[in-house]
Amino acid sequence: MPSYKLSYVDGRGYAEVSRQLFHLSGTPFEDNRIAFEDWPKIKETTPFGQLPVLCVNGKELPQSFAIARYLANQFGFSGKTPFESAWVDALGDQHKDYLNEIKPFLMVAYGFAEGDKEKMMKEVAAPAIQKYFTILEKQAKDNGLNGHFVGVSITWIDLVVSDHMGIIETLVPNAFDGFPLVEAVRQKITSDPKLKEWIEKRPETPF
Ligand SMILES: N[C@@H](CCC(=O)N[C@@H](CS)C(=O)NCC(=O)O)C(=O)O
Repeated sequence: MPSYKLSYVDGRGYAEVSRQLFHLSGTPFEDNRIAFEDWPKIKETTPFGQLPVLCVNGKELPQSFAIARYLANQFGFSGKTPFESAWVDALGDQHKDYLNEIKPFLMVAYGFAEGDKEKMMKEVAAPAIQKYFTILEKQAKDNGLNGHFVGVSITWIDLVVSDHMGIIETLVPNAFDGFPLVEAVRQKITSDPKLKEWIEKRPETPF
């Protein structure tokens, strides 16, 4: 088995889905959480100057979705056919478009930027959530109401959406009212015994 080291800060953020893929597949890995004060020394040594970075047998891979996709391919969480995998990728790309839209709100909500949080919630977060979750709600329905966005078993996009909901609901009251099918996917995913075990024991972090 290859040796895996996943480096990120001490948060869920861009690394949590990959951690979940390790836990779901029962694959040992080093969960390397870098302290904020150590980051400036390490930044220049990383491939793209950012975290997360996955190290596989000493070889580095940057970019969270490339890492998640690579692990999902290795462990069987990327879709059962090329077309399913392409749909998982399409939803992943849509998720990144949505993150770009909601990011100004997140920066203010977490105190990384100045701004009126309530105003940003109404004018930035709410429309971004409405647009993206409407797409997801339709996708959950079109996929047959089976608790997954693609196919009949867990794929990495189920994890991306479920973890993201857990973060947003701490910032936006009733964020997912009106999206019961997306909520049903989250309920199914987070009740998976291996994932449940990890969620219960993982370090507590705000995001
Ligand atoms: N597109 C990248 C974004 C990663 C990213 O923004 N990482 C942040 C931490 S959450 C980072 O490395 N920030 C430090 C820096 O840019 O110096 C990904 O998906 O991996």
